[in-house]
Amino acid sequence: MPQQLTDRFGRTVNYVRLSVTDRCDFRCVYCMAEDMTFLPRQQVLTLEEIARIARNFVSLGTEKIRLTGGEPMVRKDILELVREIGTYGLRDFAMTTNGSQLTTMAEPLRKAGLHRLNISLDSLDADKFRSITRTGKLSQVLDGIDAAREAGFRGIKLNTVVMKGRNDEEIPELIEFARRKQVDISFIEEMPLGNISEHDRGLALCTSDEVRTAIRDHHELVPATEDSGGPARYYRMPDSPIRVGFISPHSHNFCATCNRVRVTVEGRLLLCLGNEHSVDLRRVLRANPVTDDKLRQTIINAMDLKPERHDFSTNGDVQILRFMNMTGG
Ligand SMILES: Nc1nc2c(ncn2[C@@H]2O[C@H](COP(=O)(O)OP(=O)(O)OP(=O)(O)O)[C@@H](O)[C@H]2O)c(=O)[nH]1
Ligand SMILES: C[S@@+](CC[C@H](N)C(=O)[O-])C[C@H]1O[C@@H](n2cnc3c(N)ncnc32)[C@H](O)[C@@H]1O
Ligand code: SF4
Ligand code: SF4
Repeated sequence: MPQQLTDRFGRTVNYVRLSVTDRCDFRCVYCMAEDMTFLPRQQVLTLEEIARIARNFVSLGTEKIRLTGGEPMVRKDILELVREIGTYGLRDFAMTTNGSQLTTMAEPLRKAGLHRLNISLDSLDADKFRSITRTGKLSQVLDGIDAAREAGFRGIKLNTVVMKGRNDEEIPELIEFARRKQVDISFIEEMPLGNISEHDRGLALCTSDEVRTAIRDHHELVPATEDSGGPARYYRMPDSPIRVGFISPHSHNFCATCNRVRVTVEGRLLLCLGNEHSVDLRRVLRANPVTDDKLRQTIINAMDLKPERHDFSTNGDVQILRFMNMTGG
């Protein structure tokens, strides 16, 4: 039987999210502060180091890899990395992106072997989009979504973080947009990561149940039967092939079926998004001599540190000081 990673709670870990950069061309209010300090180059994993980590995870049963960041496309060697990981025979190879560079990058990414794209889109109003992303240009992202559709990805999903008073009124319109473009869409409950003030974050958490209520009068949704293998609970529309997902770490926590770990761009193997339990893979990678056996054994041992669930709270206390761009969501 091929090797598998399993944690203390009997969960199989076969999904790895690799953050390939902490940098980004946007400064979304729920993800970053206005002024951010990014990591110096020597602390960032090289392409070879990221690929080596990915390869060893695959030999330990990983079937799905997602590249994220920061914005993965601000990394200059991203296509080379995609091309390399694309040869590992993954069942699912995806990227989460803000879409700002897709007009030029969608086709090369698809040709390099990427299967699926998740594209963040919080508003269809150019001014609101700008105020949420601080630096983003809506038209660029909309063109990017079209370019991704033309490039022929196996799947495209939009991600919307819902914030009361900021974009919650646009929910039905965002679904209509997804339907027109024939792409899935997920609504995400905001998670309290990073030292972001309530003022910067905008307004309070909008729960998935509140989002469902906002949709009810506009669109009919029926629960989808298939298992997504991800955090979203999906619904289908009777008159459209698209799926509408809800990612609800607060109100419908999905930790019991957690199948994933993350590697930050500094090479920190993070066992849970909503906790600090981690192991330094970069130290192992940069030791002399480094062996794949040592790296794999470090990964296997790390599974014992995976916590049962996240430690997020909704009372405004920020417990996780690491910003979301370090983790990749
Ligand atoms: N709490 C928590 N949130 C997660 C987890 N995985 C993804 N998310 C959140 O879900 C949102 C969307 O994440 P994506 O990067 O699009 O990935 P995904 O939804 O797992 O992707 P699919 O492969 O399409 O299911 C982001 O805000 C993530 O932070 C997780 O394990 N725990
Ligand atoms: C950190 S971003 C990295 C990839 C890319 N830059 C993007 O925005 O898609 C990954 C996902 O995390 C989501 N995200 C960021 N901060 C979040 C927060 N505080 N709560 C919930 N989701 C968040 C983003 O909306 C995005 O869909
Ligand atoms: S959510 Fe993505 S696009 Fe927005 S600041 Fe964070 S990393 Fe950048
Ligand atoms: S919050 Fe942690 S335990 Fe829960 S699903 Fe996410 S990574 Fe897994």
